[in-house]
Amino acid sequence: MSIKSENITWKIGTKTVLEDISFEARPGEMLGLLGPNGSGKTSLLRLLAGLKLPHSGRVLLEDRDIQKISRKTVAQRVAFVEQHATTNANLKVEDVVKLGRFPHRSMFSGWTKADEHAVEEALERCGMAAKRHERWQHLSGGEKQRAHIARALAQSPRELILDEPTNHLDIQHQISLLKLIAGLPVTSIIALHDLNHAAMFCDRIIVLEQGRIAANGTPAEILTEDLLRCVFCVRAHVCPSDHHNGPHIQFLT
Ligand SMILES: Nc1ncnc2c1ncn2[C@@H]1O[C@H](COP(=O)(O)OP(=O)(O)OP(=O)(O)O)[C@@H](O)[C@H]1O
Repeated sequence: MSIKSENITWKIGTKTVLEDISFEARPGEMLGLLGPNGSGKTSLLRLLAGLKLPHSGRVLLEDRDIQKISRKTVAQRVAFVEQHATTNANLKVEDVVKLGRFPHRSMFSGWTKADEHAVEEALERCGMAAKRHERWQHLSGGEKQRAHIARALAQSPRELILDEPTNHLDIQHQISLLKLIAGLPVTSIIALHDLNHAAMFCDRIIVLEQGRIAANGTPAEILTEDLLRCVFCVRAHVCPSDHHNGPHIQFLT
């Protein structure tokens, strides 16, 4: 087990946003989190990253309650890229990516070769090496998104949590990002809206509906015509893909 959600319930005021959520992300797998708008994906990811406290239940990181682990230790292994991540200061791209090394440094340690290597690799992997000296404010939305993901990779995480990371990206960068994440030796939990992308890249999928888990399984088990109709309110034809192991969804009018 890598990250586990154990009977999590989370409320805002009297509204129950997440109810009795239990699942586990296995080491090394890419776990897709799907669900209609407002179903609770972002809320769940923030709880998994330890940024919010559940009203009941708990998040376990390798069998330990995340709330009982120091923030620094959590930050050394869990990286979270939020949906609307921003960087206010007018930093250069490489300075933003270097921030990912912060949890690994102490007051006394200088900038090490390991830090340099992690930053270089992250910039390369996200296709941002050529933009390393650009000012943050001068980047396009998609480039900012890739720089944030590079910062998360520079953190050398074992668990990578991403909230709709393909927003703002053109199709080439959407595919290359998902391919990159699928190939990383990390456990990833990734909220996505594109169901065909989830089918192509995710090892398993969890579907949220009104704050509850509606389905949990492999893409082929989960992405059925019935589920698409009942949870997403769309008609679709689903068949095995000729090009990958998952299903292919064709939406019908
Ligand atoms: N700070 C808040 N105050 C009030 N309601 C909130 C707050 N944050 C989330 N909610 C509500 O909780 C529910 C779940 O929101 P959440 O953002 O987790 O959904 P989501 O599945 O990520 O949605 P989307 O696909 O639109 O990004 C929604 O009904 C939302 O209105």
